[in-house]
Amino acid sequence: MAYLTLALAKGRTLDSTIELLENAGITFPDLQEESRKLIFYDTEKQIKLIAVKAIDVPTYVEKGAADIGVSGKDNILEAQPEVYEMLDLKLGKCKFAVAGIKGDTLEKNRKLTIASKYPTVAKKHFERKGQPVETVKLNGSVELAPLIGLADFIVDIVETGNTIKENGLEVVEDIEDISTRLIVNKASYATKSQDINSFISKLQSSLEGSAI
Ligand SMILES: Nc1ncnc2c1ncn2[C@@H]1O[C@H](COP(=O)(O)OP(=O)(O)OP(=O)(O)O)[C@@H](O)[C@H]1O
Ligand SMILES: O=P(O)(O)OC[C@H]1O[C@H](OP(=O)(O)OP(=O)(O)O)[C@H](O)[C@@H]1O
Repeated sequence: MAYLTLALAKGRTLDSTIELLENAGITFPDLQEESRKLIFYDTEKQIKLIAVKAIDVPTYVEKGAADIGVSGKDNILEAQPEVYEMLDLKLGKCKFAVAGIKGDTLEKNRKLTIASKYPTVAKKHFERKGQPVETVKLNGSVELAPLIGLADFIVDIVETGNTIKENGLEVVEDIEDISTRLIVNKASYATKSQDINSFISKLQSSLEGSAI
């Protein structure tokens, strides 16, 4: 069996994903959070782990640089990659929402400006409601935008709600729930389906085990 390459983000979902893999009998002995290494191996199970930025997981899997990836649904919805979404790992739970300054309402009679790290998600959400919008792409601290007049509202991830609350914002509508998903390169699934299916069933058992 050739090595399967797994793309994993070294961010907030790393620990819980590693725990899921370990419960599935997949371990990367030298993977420590503080390590600057980017490639790790489970030589027994013949899996190579590449440590990437969360936002890039869909790219690595779509381009075939990784056979499998663990990615937040947010980054999948934004990138719209040509991949198979095989499993909901039920980690990193949060939601996409529209938020604005407390008391502001989503006016219909003018073109709103929406700031987001996810402009494609934002555009699609408002287009579905028949309300095209202008978007401003930001890469973080998105909550600032309505406070300084850069945008009317934001589309962003909400987990606990603390960030919007501490900045005088409030959710005006939910968009959709987000969690971490297992995605697979389409060509890899055709050529390595036995190994990939074996990997997926190990994860499924690990998930069912954690559900108990
Ligand atoms: N509060 C949150 N903020 C951002 N992502 C969250 C949050 N809660 C859960 N997630 C999930 O965790 C995934 C990984 O987030 P992570 O923080 O590792 O990277 P990021 O915030 O997307 O980018 P960066 O590396 O710039 O921090 C996200 O894609 C999302 O699915
Ligand atoms: O509902 P909460 O629990 O407050 O979490 C939501 C916040 O977390 C994320 O920010 P992140 O920490 O990734 O920093 P960023 O703003 O630089 O993306 C997201 O962009 C929100 O700002």
